[in-house]
Formats: sequence, C-alpha cells, structure tokens
Amino acid sequence: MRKLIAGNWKMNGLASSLAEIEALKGLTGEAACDIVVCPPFTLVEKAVECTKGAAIAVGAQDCHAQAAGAYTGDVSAGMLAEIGARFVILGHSERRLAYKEMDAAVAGKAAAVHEAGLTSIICVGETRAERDEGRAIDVVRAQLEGSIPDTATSSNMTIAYEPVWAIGTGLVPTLEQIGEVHSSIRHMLEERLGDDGRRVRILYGGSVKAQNAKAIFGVSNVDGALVGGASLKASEFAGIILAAV
Ligand SMILES: O=C(CO)COP(=O)(O)O
Repeated sequence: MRKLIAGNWKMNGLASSLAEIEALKGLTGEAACDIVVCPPFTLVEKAVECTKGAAIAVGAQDCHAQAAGAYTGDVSAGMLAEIGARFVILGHSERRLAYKEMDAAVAGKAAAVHEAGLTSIICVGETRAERDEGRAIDVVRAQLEGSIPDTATSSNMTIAYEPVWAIGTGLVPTLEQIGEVHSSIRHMLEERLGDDGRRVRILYGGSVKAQNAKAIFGVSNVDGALVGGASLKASEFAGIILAAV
C-alpha cells in the first residue's frame, strides 16, 4: 500500500512558517508516498496556495459535525473543502482529553468530513494507565467502533494509532507492540468494512522522528505516520518521508 505521511502542526505556525512547506517541496520532490501537512486553521488556505502543483495535500486538525449554524468559534467541513483542504484530523487525544470529545462526536464529525468529500484521519490510542492494565487493544477497538461512521470507506478514511503516552514524550512502543495494535485495527476494519477494510491506511503516531521512522514503517500494517513535533521542520519531516519510500 502507498504510504501516507501526515504532519500535524497542532497550534504552531504563523505565516512565516509557510517557508517550511516551501522547503519541503524542494526536499521531497516526487516522493513515492502521499504527503499531507495539517497547519492551524489560519494557515490552511495559504498552505493550499503554497502547495499548488506540488505533491503535498493540506489538511485541518478538526471541524464541526454540522454544515452551518450557531456554533461560535467552529469551522465546518464544507468551509475547509471550499478553501482546498483535503484531509481533516479528528479525535486527536489532545482534543478527546481536553474537551471530553467522545467517540460519537468524532463519528459525527467524520460523517460531515465524508459528506464534504474530504478524507478523515481518525485518531485512537490508549493512555499509559490503560496499557499498564493490559487494556490497550480493547480501548483502541472500542474507540474505533464508536468513532467510525457508516459513511467510511478506504478512500475517505485513514486511521491513526497514537498511544497517548508516546505523544511528544520521545517514548515509542516496541515494534512488536505497534504491530500487535495495528494488526488488531486491521482485523476490526475488515469486520466492519469487509474487503475494503484491507485498503484503509493505518498510520502510527507518537514521537516519530527521522531516526526511528524506517523501523516503524517496516512493521506490518503500518501504512504511514502522523507526525507532530518533527513535522514542523522541513528537513526533519523530509527525513521521515524519505524513510517511507
Ligand atoms: O500527536 C501527534 C501527531 O498527531 C504526535 O506528536 P509527536 O510526533 O510530537 O509525538
């Protein structure tokens, strides 16, 4: 499967950061994998302009489940589509934990993303305590079951497995642990989507760097990465992209 490498800038980046996207174009050229950059809302439209003609797609980091209405501060999937976004990250643990975003809310947002013709990147992952209690796979399966809407197919949905304890910590699960969770996600996707479940890309996220990327990409059912901190610098992000091809 063609790998997908997505960068989640989180709440980082001013207009001057678009220089990193410019630099990325030169560093990756025609890389044989799909590349997505997800800057904050304020930079989505500018990033789309900046990537015109380049093999880099642009995504957002959240959206509302409704198409329009009295939802102060929110942005709809249709609004993102109109300015050229192609992907939307949903259910990131930083949102699940900070805003008590539940699986059903994530599913509602994902359905809106699919309705708008965009691709959802649905994030799941256990906390340290859940892993220590031996519940990692059960937690991930329950999150997936609740977060995937009926509109999902392999062409409009990507899954990202991001153990909460690996995000921004420099800690990474063993390759065996990553393989175990990814194969159970694959199993669940096949149960849910039949043969099409085999074609859904499953990304790993959590302290991915240029140095550890190649080993992680060698694990079966790892179809790419969702990268936080290391996506902010073009040279580091390009190192991860090149490790995928
Ligand atoms: O949360 C992440 C991507 O969504 C991962 O973040 P880090 O790569 O900084 O650990």
